[in-house]
Amino acid sequence: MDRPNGLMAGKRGLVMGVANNRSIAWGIAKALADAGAELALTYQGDALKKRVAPLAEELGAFLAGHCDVTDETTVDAVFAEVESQWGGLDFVVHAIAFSDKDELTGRYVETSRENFRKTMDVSVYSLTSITARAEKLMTDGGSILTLTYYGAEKVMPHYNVMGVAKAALEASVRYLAVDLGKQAIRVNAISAGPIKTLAASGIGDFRYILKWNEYNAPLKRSVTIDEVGQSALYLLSDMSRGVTGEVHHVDCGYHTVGMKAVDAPDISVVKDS
Ligand SMILES: NC(=O)c1ccc[n+]([C@@H]2O[C@H](COP(=O)([O-])OP(=O)(O)OC[C@H]3O[C@@H](n4cnc5c(N)ncnc54)[C@H](O)[C@@H]3O)[C@@H](O)[C@H]2O)c1
Repeated sequence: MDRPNGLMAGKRGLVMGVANNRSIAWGIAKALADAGAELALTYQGDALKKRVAPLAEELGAFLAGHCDVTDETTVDAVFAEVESQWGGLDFVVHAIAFSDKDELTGRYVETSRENFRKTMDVSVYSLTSITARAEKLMTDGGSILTLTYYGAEKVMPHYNVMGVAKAALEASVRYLAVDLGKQAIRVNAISAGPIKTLAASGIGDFRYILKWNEYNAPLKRSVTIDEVGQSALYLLSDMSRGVTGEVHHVDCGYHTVGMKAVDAPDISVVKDS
């Protein structure tokens, strides 16, 4: 594959959260590989391995194994594999979240204890558990990046417990940035605008949310996984070496807007087909 700018030449990193070629993690992995990084990818279970293996091959990446973040033995195995292949690590992408889709609709107040725990475990604690392992391999500094959403800051329809989880994730970014700063390990987040992915399809009325963003974001469109990938490249490379604890919005500017644009049409909920 062509390596146009070599910004990441000599850097090795683990990308966690590719499910298919629509995943945000895939957009990030492509941008990193294009910039000359060596990559390792994880997958969640055999069903996704079938999709992730050819994608890894496309980028010349190796598969670091199955990872279910609720099973710490799988997380340990992935980091052991990375250590045995590379001996060290320069960056990690954490693009992992989960909540029961039955609770990503209707009222937040009806969130069950079980799904609250599961959502927090998979979508929030996993960043801390992965960072703790990455720290040991980042002997020469490093950069860790996670993915969040504006629903952490403002109430979004149906985002519910995932919004609460993303708020906790963004707070984790700040605490981890302080813990790891002395070792020149940086921890940041990209707050991406809505993108149609497997995870997003679980959110109620997602097409409506996407349309609303397209009509009302300053750039009058929604963001792509390739654009998130380019911004991730900045945060994972030495270009951002003075940046940590940051939540960077890559959302076509939607977070700056206070109300519906006067020229945006009034739209009603469009049901997913
Ligand atoms: N799509 C959007 O609109 C959007 C916007 C902002 C932020 N995000 C965030 O981006 C990240 C990536 O999501 P995506 O939209 O690319 O969807 P996706 O479905 O492509 O990726 C989600 C990934 O999470 C992984 N995952 C879920 N539970 C896991 C577990 N227990 N152990 C290990 N991995 C697990 C899945 O295997 C999958 O690879 C998520 O954190 C999501 O919240 C998405």
